[in-house]
Amino acid sequence: MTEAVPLLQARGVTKRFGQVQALDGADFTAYAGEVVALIGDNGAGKSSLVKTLSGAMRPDGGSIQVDGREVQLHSPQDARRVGIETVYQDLALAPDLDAAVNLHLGRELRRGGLLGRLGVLDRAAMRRAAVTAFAELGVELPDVSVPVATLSGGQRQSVAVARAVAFAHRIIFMDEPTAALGVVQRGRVLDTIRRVRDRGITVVLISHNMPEVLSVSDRIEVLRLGRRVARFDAARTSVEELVGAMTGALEVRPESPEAETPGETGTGDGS
Ligand SMILES: Nc1ncnc2c1ncn2[C@@H]1O[C@H](COP(=O)(O)OP(=O)(O)OP(=O)(O)O)[C@@H](O)[C@H]1O
Repeated sequence: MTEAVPLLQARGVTKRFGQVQALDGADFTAYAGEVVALIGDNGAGKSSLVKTLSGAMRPDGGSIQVDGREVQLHSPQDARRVGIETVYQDLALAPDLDAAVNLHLGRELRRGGLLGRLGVLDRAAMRRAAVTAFAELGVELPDVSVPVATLSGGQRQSVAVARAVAFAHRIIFMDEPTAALGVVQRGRVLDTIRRVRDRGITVVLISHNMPEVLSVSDRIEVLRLGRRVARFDAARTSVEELVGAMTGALEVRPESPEAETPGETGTGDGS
């Protein structure tokens, strides 16, 4: 993995809010076709980094590269253009609209001819496309034509994930996608994440749930006090080690092979 050009790379990203240095030279790397978890204690800078990488927030400094080329992400549209989508915890779904229409929000299918030019939607085509899209991701819904407000939390989250998949062609950021979900629903969303990865789309997962992180991720990157402090191969680490890196309790050896900023520390991640 070390030789591969990262799909997405952040180097030395800084962001200050008044007295708070939210990002203090943060690095981040995501490779094609992996689930990479971004973890850290409360206030470590995860959301700030994700907002920066998804074009929702301008950093004060640092650089972002896609396929090894520097990009400027001034807006979520800029991020979308290079294939980056984000699923936020506060789902951006329209509760009164059905799952099929929600899946197509922002790129609705219209009827042919004059009706289409008048803005009449092709609901039947959207439903057919939605049934296919949900089936491909293993999302089980009772009916794609009922308002999403009537669905369970897990089903709504799965609709949000499916929507991001429909837009994203390269990377999806998921900020706490299973927060507030029950065990069964949580498992379904994790299955969906695996299927997204199996379609070749990189998933960046932000989660506080360490067993979940270990079960679904290929790699894990740890932020502390606005900096990346460690990287792990999920198959070769443990909850204790992750918590140690997050809190600073764990002594991590200097990250030598992949050190991108002086002073960064890391651990045997094998990447
Ligand atoms: N808009 C803002 N205005 C002021 N301070 C902010 C803002 N956004 C973030 N911060 C501060 O920046 C620091 C990093 O916050 P951030 O939300 O990025 O961390 P996080 O790792 O996502 O935390 P959590 O896990 O609690 O969501 C925190 O101290 C936070 O209070």
